[in-house]
Amino acid sequence: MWADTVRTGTHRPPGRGRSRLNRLPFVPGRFQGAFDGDECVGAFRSARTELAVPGGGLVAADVIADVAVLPTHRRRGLLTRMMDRELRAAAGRGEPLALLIAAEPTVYGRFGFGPATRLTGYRVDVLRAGGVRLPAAAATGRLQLLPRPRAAAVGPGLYERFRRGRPGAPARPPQWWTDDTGTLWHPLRDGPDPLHVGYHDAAGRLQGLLTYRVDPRWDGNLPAAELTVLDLITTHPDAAAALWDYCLSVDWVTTVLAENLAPDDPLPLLLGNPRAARPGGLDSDFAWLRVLDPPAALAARRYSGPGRLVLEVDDPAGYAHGRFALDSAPDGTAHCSPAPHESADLALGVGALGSLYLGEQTPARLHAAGLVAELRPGAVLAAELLLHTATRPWCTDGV
Ligand SMILES: CC(=O)SCCNC(=O)CCNC(=O)[C@H](O)C(C)(C)COP(=O)(O)OP(=O)(O)OC[C@H]1O[C@@H](n2cnc3c(N)ncnc32)[C@H](O)[C@@H]1OP(=O)(O)O
Repeated sequence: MWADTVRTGTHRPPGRGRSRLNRLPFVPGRFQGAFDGDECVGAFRSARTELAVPGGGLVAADVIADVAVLPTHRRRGLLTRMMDRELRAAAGRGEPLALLIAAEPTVYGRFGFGPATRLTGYRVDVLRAGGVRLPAAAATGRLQLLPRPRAAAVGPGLYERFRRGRPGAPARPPQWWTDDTGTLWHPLRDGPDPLHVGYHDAAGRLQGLLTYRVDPRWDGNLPAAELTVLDLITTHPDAAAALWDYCLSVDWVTTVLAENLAPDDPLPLLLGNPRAARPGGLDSDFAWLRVLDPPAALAARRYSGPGRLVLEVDDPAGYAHGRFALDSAPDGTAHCSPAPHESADLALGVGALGSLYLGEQTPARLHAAGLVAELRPGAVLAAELLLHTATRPWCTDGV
């Protein structure tokens, strides 16, 4: 009944989407249903993940997914009640962050979430791309097609290494590699089985894993196949170059489509003709983040160097409300603690803190948008330098 409510509320057609919901492992305390008599009219689910944050640390986060209220029962406060309950429970469990993929951007700001990651996509015209610039070292590695069980065996270790360098990457539970349970965006769903290609460097270490499908289209008697990149995880630039080169070299393929890439993915810069990589896919905000415990969250990430910043956070729900002093050391590690008696450098809402936390937004940009107030002259620039991250966050999966 619960799964049917999610399905009806989110307009999902019957079929694999339904079976995914029906196969979700039940975790007590993580599923909510709203009932009108014996009818389930609202559904809400959460799970725990460990989210990668700047500097390579992992922070416990409450992932909220499969939220739906039936069209007959909307705008009566059911989501509000389920969300309030969930955030209270997450704070009680000691999870410093909550995370969700917002279907609509107008709904979740009121609950303290801010857009915190983006994804981007490209559609590459292979015939105009001029090939991929391959570093000499990339050619010393080895590409190998991997049967699915092998990809499922080596993928988790690679992904764990990868996400230490990619803020915003959630944990992938073991079943991610073997079936499509528990995640909205999954390479194994909707279509024939994909192929997997591993890239091993000269020392034999796995540095990249590509998952893709080819749709063998024809333009009359000319091949016009489209290769869709479903998942591309790399831990070294050579692996990325080698696997993009592979995609653009598969016979019959004239278009390569990659819809879920990090916003700073270097793909266009690898091509002889960068304009051959046109926008493809969503190019949108993706994961939204809510900070529940600022001292724990802010101390868990790294900073660009030594510094001190006092933040005045406005959180009407109370979890993150207050003034917090962040002190970072030369190695980028930090302490953060409540500082009610110190004068603040910046004032911001809890949603803006969520947007800053992983490095997707910058203090200067939020200041320009009126979402961060500068209370001490120069504090925006100081925060800009302190919070700078070399890598933009990317939430790889639809959690
Ligand atoms: C994390 C995820 O799972 S994302 C997927 C979420 N699910 C969907 O989008 C499926 C289709 N929509 C729905 O099921 C429902 O409309 C929901 C879950 C979005 C909202 O549920 P409701 O019970 O109607 O929300 P609720 O009554 O608590 O509304 C809370 C507030 O949000 C506002 N709100 C709710 N939905 C929307 C919306 N789609 N757009 C704009 N505002 C909205 C309400 O107007 C209300 O504002 P107010 O407090 O100023 O009066």
